[in-house]
Amino acid sequence: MLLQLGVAEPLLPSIRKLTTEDQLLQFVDCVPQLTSDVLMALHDGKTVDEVMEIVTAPVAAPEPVDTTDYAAAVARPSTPVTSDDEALRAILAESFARWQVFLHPTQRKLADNTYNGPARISGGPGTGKTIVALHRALHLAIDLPAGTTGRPILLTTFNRNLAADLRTRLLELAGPEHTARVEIVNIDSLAARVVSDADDSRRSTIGQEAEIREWKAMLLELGETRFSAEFLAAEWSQVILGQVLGSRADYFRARRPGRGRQLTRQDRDVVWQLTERFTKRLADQNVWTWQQVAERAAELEIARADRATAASSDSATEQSGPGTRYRYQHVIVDEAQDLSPAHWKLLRAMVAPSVNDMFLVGDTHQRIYDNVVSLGSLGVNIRGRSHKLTLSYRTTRQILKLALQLLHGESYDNLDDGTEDLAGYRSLLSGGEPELVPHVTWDDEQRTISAQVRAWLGDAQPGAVTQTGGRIAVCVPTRALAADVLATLTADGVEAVEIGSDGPAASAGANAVHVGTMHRFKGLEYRQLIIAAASQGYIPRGFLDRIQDTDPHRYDRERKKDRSLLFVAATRARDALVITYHGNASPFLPTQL
Ligand SMILES: Nc1ncnc2c1ncn2[C@@H]1O[C@H](COP(=O)(O)OP(=O)(O)OP(=O)(O)O)[C@@H](O)[C@H]1O
Repeated sequence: MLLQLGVAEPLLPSIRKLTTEDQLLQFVDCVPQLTSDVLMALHDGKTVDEVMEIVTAPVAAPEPVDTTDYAAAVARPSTPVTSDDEALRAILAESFARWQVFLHPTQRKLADNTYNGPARISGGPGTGKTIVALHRALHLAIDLPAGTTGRPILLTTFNRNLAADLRTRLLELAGPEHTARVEIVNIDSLAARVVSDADDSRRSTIGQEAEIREWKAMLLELGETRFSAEFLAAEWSQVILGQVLGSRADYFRARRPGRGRQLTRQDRDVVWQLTERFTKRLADQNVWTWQQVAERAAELEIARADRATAASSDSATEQSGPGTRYRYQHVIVDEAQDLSPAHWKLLRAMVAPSVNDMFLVGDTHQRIYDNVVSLGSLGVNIRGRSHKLTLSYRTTRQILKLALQLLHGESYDNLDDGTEDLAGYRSLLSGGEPELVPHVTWDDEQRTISAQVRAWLGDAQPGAVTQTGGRIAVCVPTRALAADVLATLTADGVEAVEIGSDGPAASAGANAVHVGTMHRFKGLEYRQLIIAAASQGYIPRGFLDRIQDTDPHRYDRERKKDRSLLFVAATRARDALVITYHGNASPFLPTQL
């Protein structure tokens, strides 16, 4: 059976000797790829028939193979035979364009499937979710009827630099003609565009920090101490705006999943009045929050969807212009774990419920914002259409093992009232062990960081940078620490740039070292990465200790976010990961690596 599945015959005696998972993992590092894929899929619990269908059949040569016909061999999906770890790593490292041609059969199937409604792909970091989303966009673009104009496919993600990156990669994969059919925009810009298309009001938007400051100022003025600014901001955004509750009566009836602290009817009355006052306060200053923009956009699109539904049952009005049609035919979402309920309402209203309407990829273990959602209750029904990717193409097994330890003891949702885990998550790449380096002071630590970066830069390795990100990066918990590291590296003669909200400066050289706070590392990848100041007091943030007793639910939530931030940071590293700290180590880190 193994031979029929494509396992290389000379390996059979060695395969018979494998009795543990560790042995298997070592073995698959140095065998032909098809043999490795077959063994891993069987180990995953797939049946022989399934392995034949999803692993072997897609790469099987239809005709008998002429082993001297090299031209034909080049045209076939390749099965590189590697003699050692280095060679395998070199293949994966140097040909990052490989994914453009050789999707894993599992990835290919998910990208090209026909789904009878919204579909969701989960999977640990580096399993190719973004790659699958890009192939999905191409697949749907190819399937559009000839002569289609405009941009009927939406590809959206959480932040601006990731949207820019998706655009670059889709162009490489799909070419300008197909890319022209795809709208690529981050979710908040999309919401802002919908609102500015419809409204004349030109309010400016404020971020979360400014919002909390406003709440604090208002509570101080009112002498109100029953609720904290943070509690009210979260209640407003997650419950009132999140569920688009339009009246006090709706709020009285609302479920408040995940909000912890119980609220009596009287409490709710107070909270409602405070949020009304707050909304007015912002309006008077001619500002609003991103959450309000998303909510307004959702309202506008829901009204448009209603017009579209009415128009489709009345063919006379169907001709009456773009405002009576759904905005998109297909919606694809990357980083789905971080979208808010209002975002989902907006997206749901932008596409008619139909075959292949929505395709979502994301990993709830990487959620670093507050948005816990239940997609079913927001009209996005993914039940029966959820699939998981388990093979990491980015991270070595050694890094992956450490990353999984960081999540120990926490549980995660599946975006839909159920739970999710990373069972089966694995990597075929093997490399050095991650390092954990203690220091007494931040100054000492910076010296280590600079020395490590210079050692890496001095390596004679081929200089390829990763496709999304760069070669070397230093990731820190706060902007002040980032400024320190930038100054130290620059003083030591290293070209270093900060990762801003649009990513690293475009003018930076290919070998520039990227420095940024952990939030900026979402979706990026680096060959060598340092996570610095992984100390108690930074990860999790020190102020959490103060709310542990007074607001235990918020404490748990914030701590979980910080844990995910560290997980996201650790899984950006491809070949090498060094974690440094001063004082006491973060409690999320294992005591020994
Ligand atoms: N089939 C493949 N063959 C080779 N490389 C691949 C393949 N699929 C993905 N990759 C590579 O693996 C890396 C991770 O892929 P991608 O960014 O899509 O993962 P992801 O699941 O979205 O990760 P994250 O959740 O951490 O953002 C990328 O460098 C990508 O090019």
